Amino acid sequence: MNSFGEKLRFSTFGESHGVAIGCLLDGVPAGLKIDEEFIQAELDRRKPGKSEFETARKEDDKVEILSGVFEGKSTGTPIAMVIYNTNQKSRDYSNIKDIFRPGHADFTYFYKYGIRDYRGGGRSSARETAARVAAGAVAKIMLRELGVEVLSGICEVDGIKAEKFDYEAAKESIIFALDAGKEEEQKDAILKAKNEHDSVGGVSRVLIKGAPKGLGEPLYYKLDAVLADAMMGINAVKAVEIGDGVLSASLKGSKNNDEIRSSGFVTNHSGGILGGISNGDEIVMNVYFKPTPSIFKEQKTVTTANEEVDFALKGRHDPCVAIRGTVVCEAMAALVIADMLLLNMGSQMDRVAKYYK
Ligand SMILES: Cc1cc2nc3c(=O)[nH]c(=O)nc-3n(C[C@H](O)[C@H](O)[C@H](O)COP(=O)(O)O)c2cc1C
Ligand SMILES: C=C(O[C@@H]1CC(C(=O)O)=C[C@@H](OP(=O)(O)O)[C@H]1O)C(=O)O
Repeated sequence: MNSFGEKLRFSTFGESHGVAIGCLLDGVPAGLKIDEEFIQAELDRRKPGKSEFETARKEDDKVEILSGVFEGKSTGTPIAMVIYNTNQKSRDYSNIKDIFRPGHADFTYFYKYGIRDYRGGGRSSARETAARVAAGAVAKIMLRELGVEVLSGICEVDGIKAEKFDYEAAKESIIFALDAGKEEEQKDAILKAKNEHDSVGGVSRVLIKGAPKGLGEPLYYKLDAVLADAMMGINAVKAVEIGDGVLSASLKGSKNNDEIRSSGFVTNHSGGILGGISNGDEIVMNVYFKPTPSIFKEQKTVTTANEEVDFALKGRHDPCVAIRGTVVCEAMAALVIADMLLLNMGSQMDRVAKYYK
């Protein structure tokens, strides 16, 4: 399967160490004003090499729109976008040409395809997620017209949890803009792991504001199932919680139920979804990222010939992938919600907009 979505279908192409990466987004209604600066700004939030908390690989991630937009508006035809790689030649992969990095996809890609692309992570590298962010930015533009907003921020790093969460601040600086009290501890944990040639995991909290009631199919295209699929499809994501998620299994029904008043739900343990359908409340998810697999400590592994070796990796790697991964979560969530809106309401922007008046 090479595309995602029912009405708003998208797929991506390219490799981290090839010429370019990009996406093809089909199903965008005609007449949508495409704000190219916004698409670039979204890519800038995710691009690598901005700080000591990220990989040292420097890429500008300048996006070029190849089709589907005329005089600033979508034409209703497929939107193709390309981002050229400029810093793809990593010498540091030469020493792992025939070696599988523990925790990365080298092992499984080799046994599935029988090919070891020695240039680097290739298609399994999260560089591909830049193309998702470009597609997600168009979805966000569509959602903006309909009063829906997708926000996120990092709520946990290396087990250190933020106690309060400020999405508006997180918009400006997705990293640690959540809890002044915990911010320094979280930053220190990343830098400490980095100095020790190790890595840490983290959790992104995603908020979807303004989604109407009724999104999601009751049985086989449930909103929570599709969101979970979209999040789990992001590199290094190992779990997704909707609303209270795991915690709800240990709550009594009387604590877990969201009581209903004429003005709406009193609480939001459900995370805005009941029976696979949005209930009009905020949609809330926690997305759990594992620690970066590529670390510089000595590790045990095998070669493509299954010989045991000890090796220490070099290269340019994120010490905590959740930091940039949170932008990818937003993009994927925006694509799902935009798809669900189109699925429920038809394909023309004006019809979609009128429905919610
Ligand atoms: C934004 C982002 C950046 C990432 N950066 C790196 C990295 O620098 N080095 C690395 O080994 N893995 C990185 N990863 C994770 C790997 O791509 C991922 O772990 C790998 O493809 C194996 O897939 P899995 O962890 O989903 O099983 C990153 C993930 C994301 C979302
Ligand atoms: C280049 C990016 O991130 C990369 C994601 C990644 C991985 O294994 O996922 C490995 C590293 O790079 P490379 O592919 O050169 O080994 C990161 O720098 C990017 O996000 O644009």
